[in-house]
Amino acid sequence: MSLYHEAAEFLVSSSSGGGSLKSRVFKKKNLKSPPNQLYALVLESCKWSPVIKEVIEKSDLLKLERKLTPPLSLLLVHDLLLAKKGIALPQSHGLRASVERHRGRLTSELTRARLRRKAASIAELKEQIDKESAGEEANYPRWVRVNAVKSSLEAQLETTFSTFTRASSVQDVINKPGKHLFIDPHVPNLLAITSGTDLTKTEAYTSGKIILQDKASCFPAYLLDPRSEDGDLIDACAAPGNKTTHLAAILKEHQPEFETSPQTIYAFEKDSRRAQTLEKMVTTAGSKPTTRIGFGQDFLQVDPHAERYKSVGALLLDPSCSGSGIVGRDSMPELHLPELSSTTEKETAGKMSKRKRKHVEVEAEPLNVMVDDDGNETVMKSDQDLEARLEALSAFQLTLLTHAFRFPSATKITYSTCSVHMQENERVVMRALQSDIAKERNWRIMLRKDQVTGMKEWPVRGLTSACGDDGDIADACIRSYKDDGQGVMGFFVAGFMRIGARDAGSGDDDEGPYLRDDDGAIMRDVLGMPVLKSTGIPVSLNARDEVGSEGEKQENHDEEDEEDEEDEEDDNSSSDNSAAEIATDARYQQEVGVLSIIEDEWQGCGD
Ligand SMILES: C[S@@+](CC[C@H](N)C(=O)[O-])C[C@H]1O[C@@H](n2cnc3c(N)ncnc32)[C@H](O)[C@@H]1O
Repeated sequence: MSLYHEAAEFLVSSSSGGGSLKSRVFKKKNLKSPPNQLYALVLESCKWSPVIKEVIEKSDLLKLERKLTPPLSLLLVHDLLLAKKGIALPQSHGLRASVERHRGRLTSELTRARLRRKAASIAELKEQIDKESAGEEANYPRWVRVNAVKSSLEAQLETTFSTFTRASSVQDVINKPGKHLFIDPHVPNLLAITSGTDLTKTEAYTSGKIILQDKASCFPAYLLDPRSEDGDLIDACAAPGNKTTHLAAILKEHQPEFETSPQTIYAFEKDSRRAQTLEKMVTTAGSKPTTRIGFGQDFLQVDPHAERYKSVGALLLDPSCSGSGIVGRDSMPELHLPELSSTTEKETAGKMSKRKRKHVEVEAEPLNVMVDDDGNETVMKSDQDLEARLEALSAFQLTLLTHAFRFPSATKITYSTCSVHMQENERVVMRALQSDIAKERNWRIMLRKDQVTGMKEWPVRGLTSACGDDGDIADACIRSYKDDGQGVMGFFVAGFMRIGARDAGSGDDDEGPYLRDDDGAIMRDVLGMPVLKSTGIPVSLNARDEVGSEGEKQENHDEEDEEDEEDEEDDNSSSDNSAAEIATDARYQQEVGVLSIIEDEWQGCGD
């Protein structure tokens, strides 16, 4: 089957709803054409369909070429008139010939269609088309996090964004013509820039100085606020690594002047293929020295009491979820198919049913398909189906969260989803707080007053009704909705704290290397230096470069890494490698920008 026949199937089935085009193309088994090429062809043809429909109808192409169906004609004319390399079929191929022999007529009709739209050139027409077809993504800026491990906001404003005009609000960035930027008032080192700006080819992007990450997706690491006294960190569900690299950047910014024990971020990822992307991202972002990746490692199989994790003071938990908050998940421009005159329509329909049915068969689409953020599709035939799916996700999320509660030295946790369903959010929080392990270890919600400034000030909070009418817990929960005017994706995050807790049974060494007072706060001397448990004296005031060269330290850490990687390989020998195709994970693709072929279209949330 040719590229065009396969594309025609997707084109027609895309208009009948259910699942995103991206997940349908990349999940389809036994495709003959390269998925990237297929996806780009269907998406582009759909975007251009209002114009091409006019061109085909006015040139009478379907009357003159009775073998062509409307979807096939749309795809072929798109490639003839707009693709750089023209129609991707051999010159002698019948389909190609049936369109190419009308090149003159079709080209003149395209010029007329362009002039009717008052576009001076095809490039100008393309701009119009891109804007009209941007769907809900047109209402969002492109969020860019400056990676403090490799650069600074100031440096990026002077280089990558030097030609951007400062806007006074996110709404101005969205609405004003031209290239604008706005420095986010809540999350440090975050910028909103005009959407549609392709940064993927800039030096800053390719070298990891900037990371495309939705604002809401920056909340969990920022809320966790890891500091040197928190010891080691865990990112329990880490790929593709936006939050892991954000944690590393925050650690770098919080690094004290004086010498402290090096901190490690343990980043676990159950899916081995995604773990490889995680590694790439961590490497590009310059966070490799501080990060140890658990390739294919299920967080639930990690023993909280293992020696290696005894200094883990803070955990970030961002598990798989329904992905209902993702922007542009199902966005597919409206399809405009050329129409046949009524007599031709009947004839062609008859022919199609006999001859072409095997090519242009439209797959029966389920009523509604939920594509979660791991790319798994679940058919939803009723509200009960949706409720059952959410309940299953909620139970899995709760298990992960209560597992995180078990780490003996942990005093801070953030839990997040990109879902807007309370079942995956407030309900998980409430159940976690009521769990035996939470009570046993004195975990409580991180109240709004205890949160970092930007999160305290963020206006959109949890649902009181879903928190048993407890206003304080609802206020502690942080939410965002796609349509709340803040220009961010739908998201949820809550923090948990364990202050003043004593961990029965795990000895004195369960809360990191420093002495703590009765409230759990780290004890410091007059200069603010934390006092070490081991010596009873404050840590040394030696500047970092007086203690030994960074090179030496790095080398030691690397050796340790190698040993640990070997251990981890052993740990993971039984890991599950049968994960869904990376390319089918919508959120995942948005996060990493995997589809370089359609980078121009890439408007993902970057989460
Ligand atoms: C929502 S994504 C994480 C996104 C990531 N935090 C980021 O910001 O880039 C969830 C990830 O958790 C992984 N995952 C799911 N269950 C897991 C488990 N039990 N242990 C480790 N990873 C898990 C999934 O494979 C998926 O890659």
